[in-house]
Amino acid sequence: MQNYSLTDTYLKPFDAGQEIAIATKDLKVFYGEKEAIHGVSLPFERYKITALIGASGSGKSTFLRSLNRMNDNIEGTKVTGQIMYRDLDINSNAVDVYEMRKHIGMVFQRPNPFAKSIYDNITFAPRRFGEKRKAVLDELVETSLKQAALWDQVKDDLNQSGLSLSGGQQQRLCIARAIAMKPDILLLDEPASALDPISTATVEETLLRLKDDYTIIIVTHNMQQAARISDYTAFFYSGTAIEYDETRKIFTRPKIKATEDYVSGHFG
Ligand SMILES: Nc1ncnc2c1ncn2[C@@H]1O[C@H](COP(=O)(O)OP(=O)(O)OP(=O)(O)O)[C@@H](O)[C@H]1O
Repeated sequence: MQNYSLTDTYLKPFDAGQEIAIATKDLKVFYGEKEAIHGVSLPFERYKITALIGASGSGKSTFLRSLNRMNDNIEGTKVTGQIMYRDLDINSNAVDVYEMRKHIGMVFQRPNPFAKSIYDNITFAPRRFGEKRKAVLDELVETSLKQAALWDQVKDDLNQSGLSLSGGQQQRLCIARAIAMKPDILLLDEPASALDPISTATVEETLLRLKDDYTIIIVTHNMQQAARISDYTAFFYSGTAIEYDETRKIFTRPKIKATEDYVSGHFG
């Protein structure tokens, strides 16, 4: 495989008028001695979908997981630099990570509903954070399932186990569970990679509708998916964000050779 320069980069500058939901500044992630992310500075515009693309091992998931401090759970991992969210550096030790994750939710690659009813999957976290009123919880279940485009299929039996749903429905349940906490930002790590094409299409439609209310950052290996649903794309190469631009530019006239080769299928 050809080696590309890590200094030959293009990161689209944002205008003063664009609202940034979250931004990293010189973010580095270390697994033990190994530096896996080399000082990435990226802003993410509010109410847009940004896709993170790049070959296996380029650091997309590591970067994504850092955004709501999921790497804290991996022993020996150190994250330096800043993650600015509402004028607060959420990478600081002073931040209450559980509170922060109410604002920045995550959906993983494999659908992972709890072995509980659909209703309990969605109300689990809100109840843990103290919400006990049945009417409020009922309303939350209905709106979250509607936003995740699952309500019509499950409304007649909310007591059935989340595990009894199809893979695509389970993933939409996980999205509903994440949005029940009313986060600002939704992080998704290859949410459709374990799904068939029809379920993938419904998840994509769901995400497109959700961006009216949420800022979405999604890791995907699927170039068509990135092109279909994202407004911006960041191309990762060897732990660095090499190019970051509007998706249509990344896919039609990227500025960097490594990006061009990757999106045209010449490497990775
Ligand atoms: N828990 C870990 N411990 C040690 N090294 C890790 C760990 N997780 C990831 N890495 C390393 O960090 C680098 C980036 O990995 P990461 O999983 O973020 O890449 P990726 O682009 O998301 O890959 P993929 O597309 O295969 O999921 C790789 O070299 C990987 O081996």
